[in-house]
Amino acid sequence: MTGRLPPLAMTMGDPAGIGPELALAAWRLRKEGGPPFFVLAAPAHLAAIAGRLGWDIAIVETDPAGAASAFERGLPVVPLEAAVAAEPGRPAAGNAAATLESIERAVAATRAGDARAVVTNPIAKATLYEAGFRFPGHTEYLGALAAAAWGETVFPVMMIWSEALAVVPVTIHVALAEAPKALTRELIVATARIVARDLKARFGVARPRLAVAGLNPHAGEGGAMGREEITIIAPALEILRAEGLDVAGPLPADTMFHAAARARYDVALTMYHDQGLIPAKTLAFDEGVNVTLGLPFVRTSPDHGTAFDIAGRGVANPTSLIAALRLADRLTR
Ligand SMILES: NC(=O)C1=CN([C@@H]2O[C@H](COP(=O)(O)OP(=O)(O)OC[C@H]3O[C@@H](n4cnc5c(N)ncnc54)[C@H](O)[C@@H]3O)[C@@H](O)[C@H]2O)C=CC1
Ligand SMILES: NCC(=O)COP(=O)(O)O
Repeated sequence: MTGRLPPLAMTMGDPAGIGPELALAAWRLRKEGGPPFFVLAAPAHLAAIAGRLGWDIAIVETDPAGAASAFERGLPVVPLEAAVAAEPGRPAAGNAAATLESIERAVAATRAGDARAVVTNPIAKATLYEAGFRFPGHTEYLGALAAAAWGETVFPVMMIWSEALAVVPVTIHVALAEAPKALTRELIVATARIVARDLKARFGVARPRLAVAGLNPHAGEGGAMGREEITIIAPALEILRAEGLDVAGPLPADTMFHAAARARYDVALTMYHDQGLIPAKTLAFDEGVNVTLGLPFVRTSPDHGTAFDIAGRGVANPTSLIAALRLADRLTR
């Protein structure tokens, strides 16, 4: 079945991070059932990383159309036009053009039908900002690329998914002090609609159960510890319930992630990034997958970042990247 489907398009991520060695490691572990993929990267850079680690891996330069047949011979690499000059653990803004080209071409390959889905390796946001990148992260950038390529309005939603827990941060890459200001009834409603739609359409959950966190301690304690639950979150949930969605909340965030609580919902919507990502990464750091909902294509990613502190040593755990490949495979069948 897999042989007849296009491969997955994997991005390079920050070339000074662990992305390149994880791509090599995922290929080495391909016999464990991972789907075929190609990497949009600099072949010489991947060959240098493989050599440094003493991994005997053929780097096969190819175009996306030739990647599936090349996969058994070696790691298929679609060369980038922008130059890459990277030393593991030393991020440089000079590699931003190649990092972004890799993402853009992965989306283009998916749009063209040469790839089934996009699997991204981690980028260092601060390094890209230094080079002038104006999107907070992949999630927002992929939304913009998709809107341009597909010619439709796109509302990208971040979900960190594992068998243990799925969480969606309603506000994403904003400073903690800005999150309450960014939180609106409309944002919660729009996010929940996308989550319910994609859990049904892509994950096959017939009637998704959404649990929505409050913002404040004890979900505001009736207004004594904050009023956003009363003025913003509860009214949003009323709108969603009137549309027939199964929505619980606003729930005190500190008691909604223990095992018995998790059994009562399919996904937790949290009001800010760390409210959801801390439990998600604590429960399943190695298996967690970052999935962007709301796109016209499937995008997955490991849940971790560039890990510059261990890059180039061959000790980075590829499990989350492999989980991202497997989930992209599952969601595109
Ligand atoms: N999807 C993406 O592109 C993401 C990118 N980032 C970026 O990554 C950069 C570094 O972020 P940090 O907060 O330091 O998080 P990080 O996930 O890169 O590292 C946190 C800790 O976990 C360890 N770690 C991470 N992945 C590992 C793996 N596969 N195997 C073994 N150990 C691993 C690291 O060595 C480090 O000690 C930031 O610039 C951030 O923007 C962070 C999260 C996601
Ligand atoms: N903490 C998750 C994260 O920052 C990933 O963001 P993105 O680059 O996938 O948008």
